[in-house]
Amino acid sequence: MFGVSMRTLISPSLSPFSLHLHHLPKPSLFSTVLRFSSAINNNIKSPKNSPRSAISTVKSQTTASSSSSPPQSHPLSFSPPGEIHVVVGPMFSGKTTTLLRRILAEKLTGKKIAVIKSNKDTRYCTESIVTHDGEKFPCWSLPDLSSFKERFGTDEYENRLDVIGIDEAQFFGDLYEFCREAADKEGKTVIVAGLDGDFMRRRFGSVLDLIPIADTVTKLTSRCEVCGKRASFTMRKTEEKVTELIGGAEVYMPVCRNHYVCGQSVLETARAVLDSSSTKTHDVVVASSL
Ligand SMILES: Nc1ncnc2c1ncn2[C@@H]1O[C@H](COP(=O)(O)OP(=O)(O)O)[C@@H](O)[C@H]1O
Ligand SMILES: Cc1cn([C@H]2C[C@H](O)[C@@H](COP(=O)(O)O)O2)c(=O)[nH]c1=O
Ligand SMILES: [Zn+2]
Repeated sequence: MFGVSMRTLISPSLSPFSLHLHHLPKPSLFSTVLRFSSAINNNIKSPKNSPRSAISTVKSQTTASSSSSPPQSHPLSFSPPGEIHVVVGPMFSGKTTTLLRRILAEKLTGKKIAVIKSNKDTRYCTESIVTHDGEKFPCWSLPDLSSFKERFGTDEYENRLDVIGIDEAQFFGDLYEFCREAADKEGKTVIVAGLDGDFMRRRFGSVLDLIPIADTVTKLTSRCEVCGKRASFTMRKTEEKVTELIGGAEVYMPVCRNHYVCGQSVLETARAVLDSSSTKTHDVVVASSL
């Protein structure tokens, strides 16, 4: 990764709860529900006959019975909060390298981690995520994310897994649902790396849909292969027009805005010339066959 610039578009901020509650003149349904929920979670001791003591009782009954049967989740209790961190950028901007660094940092703090990549990407190795510099880390290579929990082991997933890394996120159709469920309901930290845009600078898969539900969003840049300036876009060097086309430096290159725009017009002109010359050739062939 070189010349990488990180721009955090959304940074962790104050809890919206504290902001909203501050302005509420009298207890609202929202603040009441919030108090109930935090009482459940914290098992706060309150005076008898208050709503809190009733909730404490519910909690302690649940806890008491948990020695013989699995704990029942209370309808108002929140799961431990998870997080979603999104890392985007053009090809060769260091997305996989960043994902790897963050995953290893989490592992060093004792967290249980797992990395998933799309099985569509068969470039270097199917069993590992591999950076363009050759760094590797073992991963689950899957067709979709919904099958992960079962493959990983439901008990292991629910009770022991802390952090999930997802590489080549643009290829997963169920990305949004998986990340929302994992962070909101299952308390997982999800680190997502993927292309924000394709070679035409169109949104790619559902990576951008994660922004409203993400805690942080980082856009990385590479270096323009033509002029060496900061590169935010990926240019396809070949004629193929399909959105999904697996490849590396033989097919794609990182470019700056200027060279993306120039390159597109150069490519369009070249295609127009090729098209017209093939039409002429075709005309000649037809004419000569008459
Ligand atoms: N053609 C290239 N242009 C730019 N960087 C390249 C190229 N080929 C290899 N690299 C290397 O790729 C590294 C980034 O790799 P990686 O983390 O896999 O990026 P990404 O996942 O964003 O594609 C850069 O630090 C650079 O050393
Ligand atoms: C721009 C673009 C890329 N792809 C493919 C090419 C690669 O296989 C991956 C991106 O890998 P990286 O880790 O970001 O280097 O996506 C594609 O299918 N379509 C595109 O437009
Ligand atoms: Zn350039």
